[in-house]
Amino acid sequence: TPPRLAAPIPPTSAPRAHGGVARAGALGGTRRGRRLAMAAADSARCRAKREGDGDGVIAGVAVHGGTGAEGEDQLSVVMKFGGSSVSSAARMKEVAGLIQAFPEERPVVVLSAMGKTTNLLLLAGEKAVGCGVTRVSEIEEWNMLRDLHIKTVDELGLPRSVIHAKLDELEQLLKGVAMMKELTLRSTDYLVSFGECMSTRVFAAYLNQIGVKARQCDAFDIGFITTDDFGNAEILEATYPAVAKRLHGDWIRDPAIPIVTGFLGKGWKSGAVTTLGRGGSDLTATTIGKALGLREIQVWKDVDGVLTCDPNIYPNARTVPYLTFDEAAELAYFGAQVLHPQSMRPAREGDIPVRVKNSYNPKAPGTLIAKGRDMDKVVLTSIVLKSNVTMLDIVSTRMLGQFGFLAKVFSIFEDLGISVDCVATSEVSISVSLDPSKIWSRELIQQELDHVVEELEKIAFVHLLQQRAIVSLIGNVRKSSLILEKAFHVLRRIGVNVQMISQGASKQVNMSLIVHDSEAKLCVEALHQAFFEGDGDGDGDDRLTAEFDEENLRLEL
Ligand SMILES: Nc1ncnc2c1ncn2[C@@H]1O[C@H](COP(=O)(O)OP(=O)(O)O)[C@@H](O)[C@H]1O
Ligand SMILES: N[C@@H](CC(=O)OP(=O)(O)O)C(=O)O
Repeated sequence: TPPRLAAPIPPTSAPRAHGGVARAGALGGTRRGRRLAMAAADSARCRAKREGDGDGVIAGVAVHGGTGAEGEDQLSVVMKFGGSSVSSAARMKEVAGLIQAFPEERPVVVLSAMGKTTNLLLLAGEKAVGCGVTRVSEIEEWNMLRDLHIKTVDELGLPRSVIHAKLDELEQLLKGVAMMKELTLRSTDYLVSFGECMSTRVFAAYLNQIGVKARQCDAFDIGFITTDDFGNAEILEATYPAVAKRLHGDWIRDPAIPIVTGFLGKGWKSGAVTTLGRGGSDLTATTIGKALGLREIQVWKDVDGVLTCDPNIYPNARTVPYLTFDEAAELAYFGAQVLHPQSMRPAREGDIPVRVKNSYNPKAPGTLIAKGRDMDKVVLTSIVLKSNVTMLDIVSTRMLGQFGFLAKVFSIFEDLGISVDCVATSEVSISVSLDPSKIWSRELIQQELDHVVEELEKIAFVHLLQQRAIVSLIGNVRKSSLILEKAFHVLRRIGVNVQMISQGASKQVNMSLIVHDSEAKLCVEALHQAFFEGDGDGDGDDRLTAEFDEENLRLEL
């Protein structure tokens, strides 16, 4: 029997029909635009109708197992498969099986590069800079990724011509880098784009071979328009109508499953290939979901959904069944690798539910991310750890009673293009944590830090504290005292001193505790046990979403 995707759906008050109408407005005033707008509005009406049908829908969220009321001329869901889901021929066959298991779906498929291809491309590029043209063919990472793609094509029974042109082009590019002895951000983006360009070509060819009509699409050719910030480009508004027009138009003209490259776009000024930041295929998926007003966005990973913490840090992590867009965004922003930090924005704006699923375990219900959920019993949702964080303590007595001091400090960060994560202030000092993880070169990080300290020292005393970690507690704002009380009880028990605290005042809560890197893993383990594993004695008395009540806490303390 095919795996069932539908999970129990949480109550939500989100009305769904108006989202489609708003999207329809965004599709523009041309005749074709109006037709697309009407199609989007129809789709919204279908969704509204399904909400009353009861099958797979509870209180306003459409899910699999619906009536299939959308017209045949509509693409219906996005299915995004990450690198781990398409890391080999066997995995690609499994993914093709998943697509075939839902013949009623008309998915847009988004793929990442196979396995660790992006990392291999980055390393190959770095080595090419220093190795000389004649030695490019000896670069280990280049050989690894070439062999992986050829082996995959062979094992899928495809002709090698599917991949040859791209591999040749890639080798030429590496030789070009070796000749120039430099790799700019722009050429790095072009280099890493080969990963997604190859995986989608291989997979589309395989689907066609097994009789599932598919069409390979390069995101930079179908309307993904971005800023020219190579390595971390932002998707521009014009992308939505352009992508909707292209994908919908192609589908109407000649229905075939689009297999779209994740992670990539086209810089609006340069016209060059850009990338959306590491893990950016999630963002590609949600952008397509919003552009077409689809019913659901599925992101298929190698874990059973969003978990209560990173399973690599603490293997007892549990699946979080439901999340709001805000919780998911906060979690991603504070370092949970499972979702791209920007990816929730289009889903939230389009009000399209996102389902995080495991391609290795499709029967697991996964995590459903939607606009609202019943927060009454929720205390803590997830613990996120961000390591290798730098803290700056900026002290100045001139701050006392002064205005404009904070502005001066932050304008220095702005001028140097440095992003600040957490902030805490007292009368005479500001503590901030900086996130260097988006910058790929280590040398640059140190240079940048030196520079920012130098600038800040012109107006204050500065202490640079490195090897710190942010432990973020994502949970229910209305239970913040309970969360803090319990968290500090745990941290005191294990003898950890918190060096800085920062708490947001938004709908959801993110309490960030800064500790020394060397203690961070221990903190996550102890906090996880206390919040998610019952009474903390590890006896398996698990309460999935840490739905403790105050009474319970009192007993424990
Ligand atoms: N809170 C979390 N929940 C789930 N996975 C997490 C979490 N934090 C970190 N991870 C890691 O994220 C990985 C999945 O994200 P990613 O590697 O980007 O997937 P993909 O490449 O399949 O898109 C998991 O294998 C897991 O190791
Ligand atoms: N391949 C890119 C983009 C991406 O989204 O990958 P994944 O889905 O495997 O995290 C990366 O490694 O960053």
